Amino acid sequence: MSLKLLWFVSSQSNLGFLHHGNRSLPCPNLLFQHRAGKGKNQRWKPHFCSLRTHVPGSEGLRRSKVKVTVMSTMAATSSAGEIAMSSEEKVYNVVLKQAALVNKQLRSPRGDVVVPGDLSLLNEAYDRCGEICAEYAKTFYLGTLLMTPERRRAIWAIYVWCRRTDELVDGPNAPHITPTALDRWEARLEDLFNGRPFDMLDAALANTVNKFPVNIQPFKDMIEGMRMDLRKSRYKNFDELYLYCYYVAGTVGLMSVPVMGIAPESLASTESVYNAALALGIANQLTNILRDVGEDAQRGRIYLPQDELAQEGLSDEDIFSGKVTDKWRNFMKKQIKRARMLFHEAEKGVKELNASSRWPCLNC
Ligand SMILES: CC(C)=CCC/C(C)=C/CC/C(C)=C/CC/C(C)=C/[C@@H]1[C@@H](COP(=O)(O)OP(=O)(O)O)[C@]1(C)CC/C=C(\C)CC/C=C(\C)CCC=C(C)C
Repeated sequence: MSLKLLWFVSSQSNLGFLHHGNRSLPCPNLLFQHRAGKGKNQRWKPHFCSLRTHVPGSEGLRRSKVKVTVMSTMAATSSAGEIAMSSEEKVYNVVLKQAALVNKQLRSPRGDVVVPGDLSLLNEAYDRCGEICAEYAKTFYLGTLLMTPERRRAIWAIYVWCRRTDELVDGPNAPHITPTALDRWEARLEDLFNGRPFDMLDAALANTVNKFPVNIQPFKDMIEGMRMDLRKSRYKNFDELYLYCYYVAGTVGLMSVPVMGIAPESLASTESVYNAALALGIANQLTNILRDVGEDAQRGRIYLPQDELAQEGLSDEDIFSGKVTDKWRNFMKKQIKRARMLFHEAEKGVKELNASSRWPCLNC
């Protein structure tokens, strides 16, 4: 995996940029254990736990009892004694559900593929997805050529849906996008999952989700991430940022694994592979955030955890000024360590994938 996290901090005006890479550290939050403030009714508890979790539906397929390391360092307990889940725990629950679903569908596969319209139209739709993919992400596209034709087409269809979703809030029409428009996009997503695609690109994805055990949840969650982007421009702490990163990028990993497939010889649990996929998405998004600090600031957005900025004595004004100071360097070093740690987590999962699917991940 060419995951080198080199960072160059210019001594001039810009805040620096980086490439991603691998270096292992114990866990993202171990680096950042402080929470901004304790709510009146909340008690924060250290939560470095390892759970043994039974995943329903996974019996007899892969190891069903898996050791789950909850990456969150803290869980909140309200005065009523209810445990408030951290974002990492919430997301991990999605991972467990996904993994159980994949295992269930592997045991009882869906019926024959329903081809919407005629076959040549469907082929055309997939080809168009490939073209779009090649246009937006050349290296990644070349990597997909190493996959089996069926898998490659499916990944293209997923890529195109993700790209279109991202364009809604990041593309030329972004200023006109409202929560209602996102609701309509979500309704359209549900339609395609129910075999009623709106256009040819949706038809390719409809065919993909029929062939592979892909669940709608990560797709819906990505749209939720776009909603979050519309209403939020600051993240109080890493917990909030983690959820955002899951929505917009961790979801990509969860969508892709059912298509890429786990190697038949792999002894890893399905959950651990999904966890690695999640880590790759989140690591990529954190890297993008660190790379784009200046660009985001120009749009009035700061995706960095506010409590961690404050701990280094940095304010929004420092970010907007774009000056590289020792405080900034210290802050960035910690953020980079966290991203590296997640890349390291992801790396472990790549070798568990079907052999032909490994290379494209290295180009992510
Ligand atoms: C086989 C394979 C590699 C599949 C993934 C392909 C895929 C479906 C990509 C979709 C990417 C996309 C368009 C997402 C929309 C939201 C978005 C823009 C997220 C950011 C991507 C960075 O893209 P880029 O820098 O080009 O974006 P901008 O120019 O800044 O708009 C993200 C950072 C998310 C990317 C997420 C991944 C690369 C995660 C991929 C994880 C896997 C494929 C799982 C691998 C499995 C294991 C076990 C490790």
